[in-house]
Order: sequence, then structure tokens, then C-alpha cells
Amino acid sequence: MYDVTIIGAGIVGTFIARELSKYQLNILLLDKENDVANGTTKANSAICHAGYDAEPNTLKARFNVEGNKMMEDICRELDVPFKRIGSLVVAFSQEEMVTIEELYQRGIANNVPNLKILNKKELVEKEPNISPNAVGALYAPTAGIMGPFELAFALAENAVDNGVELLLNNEVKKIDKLEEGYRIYTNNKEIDTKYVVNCAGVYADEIHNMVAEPQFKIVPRRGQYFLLDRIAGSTVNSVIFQCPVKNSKGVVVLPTVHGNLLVGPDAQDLDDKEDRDTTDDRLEYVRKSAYKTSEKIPFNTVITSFAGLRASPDTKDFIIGEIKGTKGFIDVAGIESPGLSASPAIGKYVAQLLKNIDGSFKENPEFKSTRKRAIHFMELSNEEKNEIIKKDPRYGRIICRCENITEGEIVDAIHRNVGGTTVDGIKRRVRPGMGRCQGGFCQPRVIEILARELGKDFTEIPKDGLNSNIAIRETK
Ligand SMILES: Cc1cc2nc3c(=O)[nH]c(=O)nc-3n(C[C@H](O)[C@H](O)[C@H](O)COP(=O)(O)OP(=O)(O)OC[C@H]3O[C@@H](n4cnc5c(N)ncnc54)[C@H](O)[C@@H]3O)c2cc1C
Ligand SMILES: O=P(O)(O)OC[C@H](O)CO
Ligand code: FES
Repeated sequence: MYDVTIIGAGIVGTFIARELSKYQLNILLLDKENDVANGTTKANSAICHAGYDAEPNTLKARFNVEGNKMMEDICRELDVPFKRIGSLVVAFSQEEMVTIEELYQRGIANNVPNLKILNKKELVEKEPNISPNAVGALYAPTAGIMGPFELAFALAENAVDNGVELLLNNEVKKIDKLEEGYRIYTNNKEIDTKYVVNCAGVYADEIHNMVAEPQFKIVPRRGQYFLLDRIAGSTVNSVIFQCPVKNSKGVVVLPTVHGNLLVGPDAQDLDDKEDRDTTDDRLEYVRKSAYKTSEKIPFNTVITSFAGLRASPDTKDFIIGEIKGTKGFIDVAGIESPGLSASPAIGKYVAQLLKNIDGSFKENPEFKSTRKRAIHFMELSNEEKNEIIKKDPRYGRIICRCENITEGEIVDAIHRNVGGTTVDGIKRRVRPGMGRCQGGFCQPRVIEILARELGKDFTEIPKDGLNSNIAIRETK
């Protein structure tokens, strides 16, 4: 019997797994997908919010501000990108300056440090490409940008190094209460466990309803984006919001940690929890809204568009805690934005919650806080590059010309303890396919390497999720 089973290997599940691996426990982290971070964690704005958006005294406000303080150290510890570039909420009229003042006051109430209201001159100094219609802004220097899926992979690797078991391709279908603990039925297995943590993203309400009366409903709220080429990355220096709209913080313009420009999202409530399609009309809305921030956004350099689904709860706040009358079953649900920013603090809180419920957790004296470092070939000096190529010639072969990724880095990403097994899994780990040609050149080589390293046929390598085959059969 496992001590703890965590359902959902997104940023929240991987943080909880890593936090619990600090104790001597049998922990299972399971997911229905064929990779970690294949839900909302793979498609979002990647902002570590400062914490002025959420209403004071909510879980969102508390964990956002706490998580923001923790994020940079954790990213450094696990060797994933993070940049504290600050954020601006821009007003385009004197009426909107009233909203700016409200956000400022809310930020003060939430204990967000160093907030400042900027006048037009100060704003233009920070952001020379801002629209001439801007009149002022709220500046939050503690906001940052990050690599959400890179962090989830790193957390999962670190958790597995510390003894956590990862089980992919297992969808939870049913859960029975046992005399002590729970029996989880997946499409492949039966799993007995003392405690369950439900962090199943858009499906967290359905997992909850397997053991208790319905208490909340999760609506999938889709957001669509444009990703622009690296040459557009310097259009803005910080994360630039407009004033919030009814169900969203609105369309944002920001650089990514890899130097691209990201523009989006819109917000559209759907019924279908799998609908991550992009649509012309919504992307047009994103484009028009973003032009309000800056007319200088070079939309002729768009390299791709994508969509993600917020797990939006009807309770409006994060739902985190043991279900009443259902001992040892913890919901971590409704983790919409700022869930990413809040995730380190949520992980810590949930581990403490279980520790208090059980009362006998013992620390793991062998816990290691770092993971095996990866080689980022292009960041090395010429001497270091030559040294590595001498040891392993695969680092001398460039597979992705747009992003300068070597075969050695791809092979390493496949053979890590939470290795990639799909084309997009490799793309999200080490970036072949993220460049201007979007894999047009490197994708067939990545498939060949995956097939060779995993001992599979070319046709058995999926693009991303289950049933996303690229090649079906050989023609010649
Ligand atoms: C458009 C958009 C923009 C956002 N921008 C930001 C931002 O800039 N900053 C920020 O802080 N937050 C942002 N967020 C929110 C943030 O992305 C989420 O809060 C966070 O990714 C949620 O992580 P999670 O682990 O809870 O969910 P997920 O990543 O969705 O993980 C849940 C996992 O559960 C698995 N699962 C579901 N059902 C089952 C089942 N039956 N059996 C087994 N496994 C199951 C799924 O496969 C999935 O991997 C944004 C969200 C969206 C959609
Ligand atoms: O649109 P929201 O409010 O869900 O926020 C999403 C991101 O955090 C910012 O783009
Ligand atoms: S060669 Fe890899 S993205 Fe272009």
C-alpha cells in the first residue's frame, strides 16, 4: 500500500510530490497522460505574478505572494529558467487610473513588496515601445517569467531521485473507500493507498465526486496565444498587462525566458475539457487587444499559436484541504491563475496538511534538493565544448538548427529518470522544434533519435499526447 497517491502530474502535483519526498514515505505520482506537465501546465502565460490581483484574504492571494517569494530559489536549485523582470498594468485613460489605484491598494493589503504607480514619463522610460495612448501604470518589480513545464519536469526528476514512483498512462476511473485508505482503479491497475491528493486540474471536480458529494464545479476556460520569433522578444522589457476584464487579467505582452515574445490570452468558457483548439476569431481578438498595448508588436514574426485551459472553479478561489468526512483525501482543485506562481507554496502547505493529519511522518535524511544537471551546449565556452565533444561526439552534431540543440542534449533528455518519449516531450525539455521552422527541419531527426534510443519503430513515436501518431506506416 502506498502512503500517498497524487493524482495529476502538473506543476501542482510535481511540487507536492517533491515536497513529500522530504519524508520517508511510499509516494505514487500518477497521470493519465504519457508525460508529466501535459495538462494546463504546458500552455499558459508563464508569469510568476507579484500578487496584487487576487482579493485579500483568499487562498489565491496568500499562496501567490508566498509562492512568488519561493520561486526563484527553487528554479535556481533545480536549474530551470526564471527571470524577475517585473510587471506593469497599463492604464489608457484617467478612469483606468482608478483601477490602477485599486490594484495598488489590493497589492498593499496582500503584502506585495515595492509596488509603485508610474506616470507616463516613467512608464515610457521603462517601455519605449508602449502605445502613446498609455497614461500610467502599476509597476510590480517582484513579478517574473519562468519555464512552467521545465520546472515540472525538474520537480518530477528530483522527486523520483528522492524515491517517488511516477506512473504515466494511467487514468483514474473510480475510487473506493477502504477500511483504512482508498483503492484507486485506473484503466490499467488497482492501487491501494492511505492518502490521496487530488490535483487533477480541469478534472479535479470529477475526481472529488468519486468519493464525496459534489461541492464545486470546474469550468474549462480557454485562453489562446501567439508566440513570436526571438527577433520580437525585445519589443517589451517586462510583463505588460492591461486593466483586468471580467473573467481574466486580460491580454498580456511579455518576453519569454527563452527570448521569444508571447501575446495572449483571451478567456472563453467551454463545455469540453479537452478543447485546446485555436480559432481565427479569438486570435484576431488577441491581436487587436495587444495592439492597444503596443503598435510595434511585429505580428509578421508569429511562429505558432496555441491554447490552454484554465481550471476555473465556481467557488472563485483555490479549493485546498481534506474533504469533510473523507479522511485523508485532499482536494487541490480550482487551481486557475495564479496557480503557477502559487505552486511552491501550495506544495509546502499540502505536505504540512498531510503531516498534521498523519502525525507520524519522519524526515528523509537522504533527501537531495538538486537534480542531475543538464549540459546546455551553446552556453559553454569553446574549450568546454571541445572537451565535451571529445568525450561524446554526439554533442558535436547539431540536430535543431533554429535553437542550436545537439544530439547529445536530446539523448540526455530521453534517458533522464523522467525522460521524454514523444516529439513534443523532447521539445519541451530541450527545445528542438521550438524555433522559427517549428520542427520542419529537425522533427524527423528527433523521431529517429527517439526511435533508436527507445528501441521502437519510427511509426511508434507520437507527437505529443496519446493517439497523436505522426507516421502511420512505411511507404517505401
Ligand atoms: C491560458 C492560461 C494562462 C495562465 N497563465 C498563468 C500565469 O501566467 N501564471 C500563473 O501563475 N498561472 C497561470 N495559469 C494557471 C496555471 O497554468 C495553472 O494554475 C497550473 O498550470 C495548474 O497546474 P495543475 O498541476 O493544477 O494542473 P494541470 O497542469 O492541468 O495538471 C493536472 C494533471 O492531472 C491529470 N489528470 C486529470 N485527470 C486525471 C485522471 N482521471 N487520472 C489521472 N490523471 C489525471 C492531467 O493529465 C494533468 O496532467 C494560466 C492558465 C491558463 C490556462
Ligand atoms: O487570464 P487569467 O486571469 O486567467 O490569467 C492568466 C495569466 O495568469 C495571465 O495571462
Ligand atoms: S530546426 Fe528545429 S525548430 Fe527549426
